[in-house]
Amino acid sequence: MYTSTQPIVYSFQSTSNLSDSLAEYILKAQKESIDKRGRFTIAISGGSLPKTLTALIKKSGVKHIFYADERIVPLDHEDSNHKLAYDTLYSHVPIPSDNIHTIDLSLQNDLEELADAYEKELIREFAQKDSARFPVFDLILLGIGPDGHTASLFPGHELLSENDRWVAFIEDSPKPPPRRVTLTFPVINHAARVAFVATGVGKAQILHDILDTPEIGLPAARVRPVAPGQLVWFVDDPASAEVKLATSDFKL
Ligand SMILES: O=C1O[C@H](COP(=O)(O)O)[C@@H](O)[C@H](O)[C@H]1O
Repeated sequence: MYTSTQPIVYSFQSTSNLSDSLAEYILKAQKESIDKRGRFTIAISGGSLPKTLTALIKKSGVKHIFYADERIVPLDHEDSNHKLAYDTLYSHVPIPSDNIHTIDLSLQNDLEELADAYEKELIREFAQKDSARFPVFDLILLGIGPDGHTASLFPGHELLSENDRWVAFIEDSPKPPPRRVTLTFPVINHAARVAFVATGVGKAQILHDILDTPEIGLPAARVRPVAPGQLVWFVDDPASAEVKLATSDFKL
């Protein structure tokens, strides 16, 4: 069983304040990782999250980007998490394309093979430096859906109990598109830092359920990094309106 880490919740008046502080947080994590081991490896989500990364455009580029989850659609399709990140971030900052680790869509007819190939990509990034059972991302950025899902880990789905694979596939996602790949909980929970981002009043009720009643076991509430991993929430005031758990002032 994992040692749980209590989340730190930062709530901001505006999404632009949130975005600026998130950029500072990411760049500090990047500096610390590069100082320590010469590399920074991050996984990002899709949905509304990439829009909150725009403050990074003014700063230096981030390195080695994987996806916390990806939808099985062409990389230039409106539903692609890669396209969302490309449009909002990569098209504005110099990031070498070799550092952006997309899924291999030539394998899209066999999702098991596609997930295996993405897992091998992770093994290439992590295994030489780290013989641990699971990779240790320097930072994983997650969003939440109004049903409490995170990455492509949905409430009540069998993938919630996947304890072995690093990357899993799903062909019956309740949220379209149905075919996806996702990092699994053991990978997410071994990250050095996990930061959730949630904005807007539409996330208020589910944020309350996740943070104030984690025992319900919604997917996002199962994210509890193994010590000394850090769990941080970047939310705006409309999203945190129903949350009883104390929020903190943002500081690096
Ligand atoms: O389908 C997905 O949904 C979640 C949440 O998306 P949001 O638009 O409500 O922020 C997202 O984090 C995940 O990456 C995505 O594939």
